[in-house]
Amino acid sequence: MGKTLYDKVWQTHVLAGEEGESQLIYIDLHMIHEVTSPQGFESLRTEGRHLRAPEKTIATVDHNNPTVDIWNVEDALSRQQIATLERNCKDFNVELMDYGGADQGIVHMVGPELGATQPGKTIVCGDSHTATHGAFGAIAFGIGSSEVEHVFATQCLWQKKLKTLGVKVTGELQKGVYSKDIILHLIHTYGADFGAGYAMEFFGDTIDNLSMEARMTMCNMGIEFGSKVTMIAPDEKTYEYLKGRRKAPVAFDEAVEYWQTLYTDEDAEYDAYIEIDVSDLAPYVTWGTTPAMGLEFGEAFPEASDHNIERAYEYMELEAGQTAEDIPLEYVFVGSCTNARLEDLVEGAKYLKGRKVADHITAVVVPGSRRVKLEAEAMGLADQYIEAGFEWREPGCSACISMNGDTIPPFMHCASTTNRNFEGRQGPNSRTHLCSPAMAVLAAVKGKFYDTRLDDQEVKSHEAIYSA
Ligand SMILES: CC(C)[C@H](C(=O)O)[C@@H](O)C(=O)O
Ligand code: SF4
Repeated sequence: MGKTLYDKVWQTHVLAGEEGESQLIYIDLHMIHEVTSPQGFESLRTEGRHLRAPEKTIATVDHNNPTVDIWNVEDALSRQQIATLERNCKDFNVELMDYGGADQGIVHMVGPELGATQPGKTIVCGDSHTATHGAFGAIAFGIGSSEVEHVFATQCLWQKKLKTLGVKVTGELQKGVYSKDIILHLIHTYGADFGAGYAMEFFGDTIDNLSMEARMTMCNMGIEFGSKVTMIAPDEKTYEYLKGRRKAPVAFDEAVEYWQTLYTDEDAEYDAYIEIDVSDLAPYVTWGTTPAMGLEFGEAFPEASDHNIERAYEYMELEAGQTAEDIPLEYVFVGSCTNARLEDLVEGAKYLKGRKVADHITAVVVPGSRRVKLEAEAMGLADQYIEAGFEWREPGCSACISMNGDTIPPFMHCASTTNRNFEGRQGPNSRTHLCSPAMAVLAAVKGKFYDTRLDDQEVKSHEAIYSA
């Protein structure tokens, strides 16, 4: 019987142990940030140990840095975590992306941008959204602090092989519908735990047609579907993306030859399998307090049939029967490792069309990395956002997690391009509505959620009138 992509990558990394039990696997890349690495470093220090493979470890500050003035870190704990990472990287010989430098950004942006994220690798990070890197055909997953220490000391990890879940996605997306909508749709349809215990693989013509950025958005949210590992087989787009990047393989053509073997064989079988057609998929907006509490645009919010829904309505101050258009938006946040890549900002800007942010809306763009920020500035994108009335910030996790001074004010409804809408996620009593960057930007200029598909049609018919 053939092998799945996950089987193939797993197999080449097993050092010890029997299948069905915990196995020791080799880790090719360990990404670290300031929040979950201090404990591991401290233990090494106490035990007088070194890092087993400092050259396979890369570090960046992302969660704690402010985005208005990165040099003015007001919060004492944030200052301490940043300083601690700097000291640890120095002491243990780990490459830290310069604070404020071109390579700094959210950890899940930095790996791909450097070309350190590669097909066939095993990649870990003390961060739950590590499967983002799986978009390149890597086995990438989040680990806990004690595991961070284990990888520091040994460059290996004991893990039980997961079952596999194949997710075939077919059909052409309508204009105004994005990969964010696909993943929100999957989570809504099958539930936030559906992927638990599985390594999930996305494939199908829709996935083939997605850019690397759009694929990363889907893998990023795999964990919100329950899957610790999410993968997409590498293809020409993957190689093209990686070519020429600083940490891409020197013998690039040879690497590509190997990468070309990384796909699920025709006769391989997944332990579980689902198939969706997205041709008629509408854009998504979440109304509740889990990523599963979302709906296609225009659909009425459900009856409060259980305690969770009741509680969500109470927290969000919304009710059954309303639609996304009824949400009293006051804030728009474009940012995070889910949707703050260059393509996201380009796509969002298409909806600005010379319009202004509505008077009652505060709108902020936080690029996911400094590279994205610089590129967007060079392209004139930043000016478009600023002229429309958006704030244009320094890169970082920002209000995705609100550990850094950036919060959504209490009780405000925020259209957010992030991945989590839990109670208080973006600040105490903040109300998060997950959506695509296009949806968020359009909401900013319209003053409320508006169907991204219709906006295009409106403009098209407008153009038709004037060109007639
Ligand atoms: C702070 C960090 C450990 C956390 C994670 O694990 O994902 C954060 O990045 C998040 O998105 O909630
Ligand atoms: S941007 Fe948000 S989801 Fe991504 S790593 Fe930072 S806090 Fe976590």
